[in-house]
Amino acid sequence: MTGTTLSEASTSKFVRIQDGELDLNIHYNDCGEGAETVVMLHGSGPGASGWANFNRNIEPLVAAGYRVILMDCPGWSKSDSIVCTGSRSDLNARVLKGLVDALELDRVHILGNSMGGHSAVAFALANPERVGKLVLMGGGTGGASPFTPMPTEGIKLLQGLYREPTIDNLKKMMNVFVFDTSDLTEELFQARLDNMLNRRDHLENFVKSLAANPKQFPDFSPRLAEIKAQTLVIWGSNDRFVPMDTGLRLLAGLPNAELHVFNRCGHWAQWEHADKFNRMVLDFLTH
Ligand SMILES: O=C(O)/C=C/C(=O)/C=C/C=C(\O)C(=O)O
Repeated sequence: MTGTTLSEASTSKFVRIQDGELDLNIHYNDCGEGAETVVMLHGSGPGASGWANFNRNIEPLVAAGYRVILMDCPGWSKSDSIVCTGSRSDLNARVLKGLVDALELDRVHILGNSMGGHSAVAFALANPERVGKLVLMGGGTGGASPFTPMPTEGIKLLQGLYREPTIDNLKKMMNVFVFDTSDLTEELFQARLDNMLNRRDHLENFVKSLAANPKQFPDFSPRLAEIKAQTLVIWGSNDRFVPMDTGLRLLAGLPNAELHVFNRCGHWAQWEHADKFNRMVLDFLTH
């Protein structure tokens, strides 16, 4: 695939994951070729997917010689839907384990956005020998903030959008995703709305999951010291979804972590500051 233009359709694949009670058809995009693989895990917003979250980050990593796998978590995009009554971070981690086993990947680097960061940490705790380096962006653990009332305004808007999936509610949520809203085009809103409305089962199951267990993302703080992987934590100082002090908590708990904070940046650092984000990630993975 290297040397050709990557598209969602040309990289789209499915795998059946069976693990205990799980039997799920999981969608992923498989981009590029390389001895080292970076798995990217998306966030939990309605209509999110690996491709939607990371479309500004795939090509530079593929061009640098990495294989990039975008896994759509159960309940998002073209993956099967599910009601999650326990820890969604651990559910995603178990599904990721099934995927890396199916692809016969001994060890992967994981780049997680928000829920994807929580899930990357859950995976690293359960499968330390399968993890190379971690990049945690706007996520890595649930848990309360000592400074910001929770749920945050962003999470309230996200949950409101799941309950009432309208274009107005989508715009309200996306306007607090980012610091600078001038890049949010009607085309982007429409694509995200289409993603959401294509899978009303995902929207309904997310609402049912929250009703069954409002704390879908457990607090991993007491266990962070177990993770020895080198970790790059990245945050936006204007993140209105997962507050920046969560990044400080990760820095304090993870023995081999460093933290970069982008100023004038919301919850989508990988998109708002894509060029610098990509350079930092490549430098971190290489050295
Ligand atoms: O509640 C949490 O801790 C996690 C929230 C998210 O995962 C929100 C993510 C939103 C996105 O980045 C998205 O693209 O939907």
